[in-house]
Formats: sequence, structure tokens, C-alpha cells
Amino acid sequence: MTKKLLYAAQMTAFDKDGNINLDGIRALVRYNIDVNKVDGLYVCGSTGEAFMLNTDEKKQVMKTVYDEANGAIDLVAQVGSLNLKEAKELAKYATDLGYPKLSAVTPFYYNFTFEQIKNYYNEILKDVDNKLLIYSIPALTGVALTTDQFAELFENPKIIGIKYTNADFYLLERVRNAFPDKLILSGFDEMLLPALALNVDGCIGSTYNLNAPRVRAEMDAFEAGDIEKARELQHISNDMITDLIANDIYPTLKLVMKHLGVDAGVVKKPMSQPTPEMEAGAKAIYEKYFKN
Ligand SMILES: CC(=O)N[C@@H]([C@@H](O)[C@H](O)[C@H](O)CO)[C@@H](O)CC(=O)C(=O)O
Repeated sequence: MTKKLLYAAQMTAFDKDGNINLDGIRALVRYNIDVNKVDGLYVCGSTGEAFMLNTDEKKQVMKTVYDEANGAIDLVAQVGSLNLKEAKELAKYATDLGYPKLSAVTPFYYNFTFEQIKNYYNEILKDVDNKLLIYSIPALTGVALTTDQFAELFENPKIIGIKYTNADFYLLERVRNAFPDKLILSGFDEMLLPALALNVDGCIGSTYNLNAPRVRAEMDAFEAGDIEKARELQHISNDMITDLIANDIYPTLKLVMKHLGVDAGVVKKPMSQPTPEMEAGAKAIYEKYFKN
């Protein structure tokens, strides 16, 4: 039995003016390696607020994370962009830096046809010697790929798996069994246990920046056949995720990180800047779920 993989979705620290804060990014990476003991980081994804960054900022984030991690853990660079030229440039940049894996969100907004989506992935990979995870997140992109469509994308041998952020468990079962050798990482933290039951290889998520030790214990309990314990741990995590969402998840993740000793700055506008109420909510989350 292979150990399930735990990846945190790397946050990007910003100052109040929306400038990236490289020291904050380094501190987050260190915490994920030293305290959370994650297997890897997913860089420049949704949690990294990457769709609000320009190309140079994305490169700075990728480089900073790569330098700080210094080979200690796996790294996945999310390079997907509606600007295909940018996606290709980032794929080359991350590959040249040494990122062992890439990922790209399905192109969104313009209702692209499947043929166009397939061309997008093949174009991104054409000139780089690297592997890629499809980032499938239908709730935000409106793109819901079918099993047959995943099969067509997998005809490109560089496409090695899926970051599956989708509540469709019927599809997950179909895809898992159709592609037993592909890497499938579950993306909804609150749905990890059912995804483990369907034999995903692990998970990538935003809340693992805070909650990785509890999630590791859940995955270990699951692997050991202690489903009762895994359920209890998922239940605590889901109470915590419910509280995070109610308090506005993206800014609150950073506020809770501050209580954990890591200054991750604030989120980038148009996301909400912290209010006193939000700060009080974050403190309560820290005290309820993380304070020893
Ligand atoms: C939309 C979003 O942020 N989804 C998160 C989840 O970790 C999510 O925050 C969590 O399950 C709470 O709903 C991840 O799937 C995204 C992610 O890993 C990333 O791209 O950064």
C-alpha cells in the first residue's frame, strides 16, 4: 500500500497595497515543511490567488517557493492561464527552475470546446520536458470534463493525473477505475474521506496550511482501517472549514496563520481586507481548533 500524499495549496502573502511579500511566502513554505510536514506544495493555484497576479509576480512566487523548499518536498507549479502565451512561458520558467510537476487549470470564461481545451494542454506541454496535472474545478470554471475526455487528454503521455476539485463522486469512481495508474489528488478538503474511500492518491488543499497534522492523522487512520477515527477527524476538520467559510475563507486562512506564528500578510483586493469582526472570528477558530 503506498502512502497517501498530502500537498498544501501554497498561499501568496501580500502587503496592504497588494504587493507580494516574499518573506511571508518563505515563512509559509518553512511552516509547511517543518511543522506541517507536507509531501508537497501546489504553487500559484486558487489559494495562491494566482489569477490576480501578473506574469512577473507569478515567476517571483515560483522562484521564492522553489528556493525555500530547496528540494525537501515535491512542488507543483500551476501555470494555467487564459493567456496561452503566458501559460507556455510559465511552464518553461517553472521547468527550467526545476519544478518536477506542472498543473494547469482548464481554460474558463469563454466556453471553450473540448477540442480547444485539448489543444491548450498540448500547446502548454509541447516545448517543455515536464509532467502535468489537469486542474479540474468545475464549480469555478464551468468546465466539467467527462471520463472519455480525460482519456483523450491522457493520450498526451506528459499528462500524468488530475487535481480533482469536484463534488461529483460518481465521476471520481469512474475516473479512478478507468485510469488506475494516473495520479489523482482530491481538491475539496471537506470531502477528503469519501475521496479516500474511492482510492485517490492523496490531496491538495488550502486548509492543509493550518490543518495538515490532523489530516495526516486522518489519512493514516483510514489506511490502517480505523474508519471511525478517520470519520471523527474529518468531522472536526469540517467544523473548522465551516467556520473558515463563514468568516470568509481566504483572508481568514492568513489571519489564523498569524496566530500560528507565520505572518502571511493579507489577501489581494478585490478580496476582502480583514475587519475587526473577521479578526475576532479568526482568533476564535485558532483557539477552538489549533491552540494546544
Ligand atoms: C476553490 C478552492 O480554494 N479550493 C481549494 C480547497 O482547498 C478549498 O479551499 C477547501 O476545500 C474549502 O472549501 C483547493 O481545491 C484549491 C487549491 O488547492 C488551489 O488551487 O490552490
